[in-house]
Amino acid sequence: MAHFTDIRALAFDLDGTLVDSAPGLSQAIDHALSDLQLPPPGLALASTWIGNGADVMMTRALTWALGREPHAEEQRDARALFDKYYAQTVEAGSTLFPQVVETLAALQAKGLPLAIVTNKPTPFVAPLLKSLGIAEYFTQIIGGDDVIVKKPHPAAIFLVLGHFGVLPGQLLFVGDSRNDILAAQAAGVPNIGMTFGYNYGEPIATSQPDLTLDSFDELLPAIGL
Ligand SMILES: O=C(O)COP(=O)(O)O
Ligand SMILES: [Mg+2]
Repeated sequence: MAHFTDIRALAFDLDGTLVDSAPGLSQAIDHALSDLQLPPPGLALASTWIGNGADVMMTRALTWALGREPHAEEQRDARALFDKYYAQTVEAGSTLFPQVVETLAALQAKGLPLAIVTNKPTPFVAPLLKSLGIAEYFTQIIGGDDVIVKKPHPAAIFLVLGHFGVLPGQLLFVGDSRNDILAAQAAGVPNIGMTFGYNYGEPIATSQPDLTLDSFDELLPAIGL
């Protein structure tokens, strides 16, 4: 059973946890692949490729479209096109999941420091948080380019522990994908898997988070706040 008895700080994954960002990501992938004379995969497929950062996402998209692994040059071109188009689709193509603002506000009001730990390319993170009106809640924001190794490696979670000065058992990590749960587990950090995210189209329960939740409504009661 989960031990959420001494939570003093929280870290949140972004895509699929706080933000339904798949529409904007999918539009950018479709534009990028169309420019390369490849078929656009659309939202349902693209949603299963989110979670390991933009390079891996574009590798998955190209592998699907080409029927083979992409060459380094194809990969580079596709990623550059993705970045160009995503700058145009990220804001309109992203919405907060229900009860996110209320939950962040309640946690902040209780004096708990909050962090973002995302594999999303760093340049997109702060503008997106700002456009969604939630930037002010976070005192630490770690994007995919801010660590040498992305989740599932726990490097970013260790940065949060150091920054907030809390022990592993005092941080709660909330995510939507296998990566998030693996990273938290590797750092010895209590974790919750939200069931409405992407997780490669698989149930998050498979990764055995300490707890799964279907809605942010349930988060504060679950940790006794
Ligand atoms: O950009 C991605 O692939 C995923 O980002 P996330 O770590 O916030 O889920
Ligand atoms: Mg995610």
